[in-house]
Amino acid sequence: MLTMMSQIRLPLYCCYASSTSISETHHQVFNGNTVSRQEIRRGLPSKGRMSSDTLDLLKDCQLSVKQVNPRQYVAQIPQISNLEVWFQRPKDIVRKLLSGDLDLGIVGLDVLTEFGQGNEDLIVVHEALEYGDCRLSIAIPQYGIFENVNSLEELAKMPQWTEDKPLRVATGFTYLGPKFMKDNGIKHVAFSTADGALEAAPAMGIADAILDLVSSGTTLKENNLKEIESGTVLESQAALVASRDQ
Ligand SMILES: Nc1ncnc2c1ncn2[C@@H]1O[C@H](COP(=O)(O)OP(=O)(O)OP(=O)(O)O)[C@@H](O)[C@H]1O
Ligand SMILES: O=P(O)(O)OC[C@H]1O[C@H](OP(=O)(O)OP(=O)(O)O)[C@H](O)[C@@H]1O
Repeated sequence: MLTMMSQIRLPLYCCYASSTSISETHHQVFNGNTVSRQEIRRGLPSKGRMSSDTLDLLKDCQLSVKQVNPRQYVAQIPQISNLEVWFQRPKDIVRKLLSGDLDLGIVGLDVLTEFGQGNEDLIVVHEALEYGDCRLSIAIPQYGIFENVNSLEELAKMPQWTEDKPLRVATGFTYLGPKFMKDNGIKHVAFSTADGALEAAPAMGIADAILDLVSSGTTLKENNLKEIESGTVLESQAALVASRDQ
């Protein structure tokens, strides 16, 4: 299980982050050797949906990130000495927290759970930063053999799925998808993966179902897909995560 410190509320986090200097030694492993550094490294999403909301949150905390230009991936927060900001893709923030190359990061709980895989070296300092809300859900077509299927149980009980012809699920969540099916005792499932626009997979005949992020539900609706009862794997929003000092 990831360690949670949910009792820490946002204003406290802002106060902590506003301290003017941080001077502990941090360690990372490089080529088998432990390397020490004095700076605290914070990873922020370099692009995508979370990026501007993350900068807005820091600005609300009176912490303005000084980035010379958008293609430069390192920045400073002038109010805090010894702090480096590194812009990275969310999944890479989690990987670098695990390796100790970052000390703090802001990512969605979905990415944290998928790539952190329950590692205890990841400490959730604040799990509800109140943006980036979405859920990871199974969705199936509204039509055809799925017309009267409205729950995970009904989906699992469909006679169509056999060892030779399993339920085909397209997802980018290749750790959480199989885990969820296994935890729910659902057999005869085969996963395929793609990087985006997964909602097209059932209509293209590539998959029977998808497991993807849903927020407003518009993308599912526009592609004639529906969520099902007990088909939500997790609820997500932006979280502040720390790497356990190694
Ligand atoms: N529809 C959505 N509504 C709200 N938040 C979302 C939505 N889709 C994704 N998110 C959140 O934003 C995060 C980043 O999503 P985004 O699609 O921008 O990723 P990305 O930076 O393009 O990542 P990738 O490396 O997969 O390309 C997700 O991990 C999730 O926490
Ligand atoms: O419920 P909604 O508000 O419609 O949002 C859901 C969509 O948002 C995300 O995709 P994104 O826009 O990041 O594009 P992608 O499919 O190319 O990753 C997600 O993967 C869904 O496709």
